[in-house]
Amino acid sequence: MSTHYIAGAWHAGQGEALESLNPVSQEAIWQGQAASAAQVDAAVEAARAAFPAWASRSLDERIAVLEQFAATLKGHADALGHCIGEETGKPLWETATEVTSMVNKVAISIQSYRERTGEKSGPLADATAVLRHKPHGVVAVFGPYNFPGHLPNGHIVPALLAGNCVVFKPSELTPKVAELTVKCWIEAGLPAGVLNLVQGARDTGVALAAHDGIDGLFFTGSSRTGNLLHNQFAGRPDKILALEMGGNNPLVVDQVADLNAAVYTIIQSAFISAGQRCTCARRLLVPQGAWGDSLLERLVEVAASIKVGSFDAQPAPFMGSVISLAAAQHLIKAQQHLLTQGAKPLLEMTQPLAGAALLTPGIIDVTEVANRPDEEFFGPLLQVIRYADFDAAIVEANNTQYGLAAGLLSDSKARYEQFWLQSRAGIVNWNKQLTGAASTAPFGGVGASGNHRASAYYAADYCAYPVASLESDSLSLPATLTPGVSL
Ligand SMILES: NC(=O)C1=CN([C@@H]2O[C@H](COP(=O)(O)OP(=O)(O)OC[C@H]3O[C@@H](n4cnc5c(N)ncnc54)[C@H](O)[C@@H]3O)[C@@H](O)[C@H]2O)C=CC1
Ligand SMILES: O=C(O)CCC(=O)N[C@@H](CCC(=O)O)C(=O)O
Repeated sequence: MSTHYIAGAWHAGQGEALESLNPVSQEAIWQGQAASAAQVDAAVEAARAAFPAWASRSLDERIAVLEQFAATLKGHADALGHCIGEETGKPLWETATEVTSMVNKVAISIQSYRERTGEKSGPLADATAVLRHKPHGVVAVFGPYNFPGHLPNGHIVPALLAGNCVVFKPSELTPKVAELTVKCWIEAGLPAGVLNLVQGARDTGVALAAHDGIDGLFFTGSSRTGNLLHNQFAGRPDKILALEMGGNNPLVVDQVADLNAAVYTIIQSAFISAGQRCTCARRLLVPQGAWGDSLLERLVEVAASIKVGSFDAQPAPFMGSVISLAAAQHLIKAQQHLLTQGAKPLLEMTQPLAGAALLTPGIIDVTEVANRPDEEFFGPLLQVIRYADFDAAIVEANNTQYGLAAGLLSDSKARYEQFWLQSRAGIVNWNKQLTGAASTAPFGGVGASGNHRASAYYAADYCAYPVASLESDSLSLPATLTPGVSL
């Protein structure tokens, strides 16, 4: 099967066998072979060869191709939404929003490119100072499985717009979505070699990341892999590395008037996408005492009624499956481990259908667990921590190596101001769910969540480098020569 798109043609893989499964039915929905190291070489070479022509096209010409891509995506929205659903397990109502985000990314990236990397000039005494931007060259894009369309697209669109050529290695768990996306680019008229697709797992990733022919790597994925890449890029200041990684995100609940609104916001924060968003609330900080008890009681009641099902089930579920049986089993094990360490099950996460990667929402109280692991459990498992006072809640919220998202539900503006000032995260929300960040804002974390190269609206910044020029259309002597020089 021809599954790699290199230099404008589809090729069969020469590496190990690869397949992706519907996580609920376990049916194979895509099969192929990974790209070999030689095919990764060919993809980088193709991108290198295409770069001069693509970079020298005018911005308007590149924009025209991108806008055609957005139109093509719209035309294939149903097929793409279906493909995301069957490959990731996400319900169709949610995959439709992912496709919309992909379409919208084009206009937002154009606006951001103009604003953040546009051209500026100002007069000097005898010259003009001009600021322009240039693309890096060939960049590798690594995608995660949780948003297999939208998140790689968030690197690819601004990278191409700036004039880079791309080698895209999607998650090995979502090759079909990547293939369909690349087909949309081809249909939109992207020239051969400008975007190349190499499918594969770790070995393909290692070969691409270590390739001397790339000028940069844009990564969205786990902190573990991001750290490996950061070590690998140490001592290579010539290559740009943008890392968007996970979090162990706190959501602090203060005593609020509208208990149901708090419960709804917690559910949207913790369980949307079956907990597989990097912005999901992992730790829920709840005040000790009767009000906190009643919040948890209501939360458990509502969470227990959440509909979980296959991506295309009717009526639509709120939560689909997690990405794979292995992921489901890892999450169940993590919950068991916390329970053996003294966590109390408020609502135990279960696997309702043997052999399917469906999980029900889990809520466990880990207040009494000594040495709580500061780990991201990427699924529908919410850990509750009870706090004595607001200062203690903020200390607990910051008690993590990560720093992606932090939220506060509170009727007090003064408390939000304190929370905003003292919390350490790239996203800090007040009375809003932690998930669903806007593409019109920068998106990135501090600590172990990123390397200070925010994506989304600020992706333009890592897709091009600034060139400052002093320019004059004729060469002339200055009115006054410097001392010690005579002509
Ligand atoms: N901050 C952000 O913007 C986001 C972060 N994430 C994070 O992504 C994770 C889930 O995605 P996953 O696909 O599991 O991440 P992952 O780290 O397992 O994989 C990401 C990509 O890296 C590749 N890869 C894996 N090992 C590699 C190696 N040694 N060398 C080179 N490439 C390698 C994979 O094949 C894949 O293409 C979660 O931790 C989540 O928090 C997900 C979405 C957004
Ligand atoms: O990248 C963007 O355009 C905006 C950021 C975004 O879409 N964030 C989503 C995805 C979170 C994840 O990556 O898992 C969100 O905050 O829900």
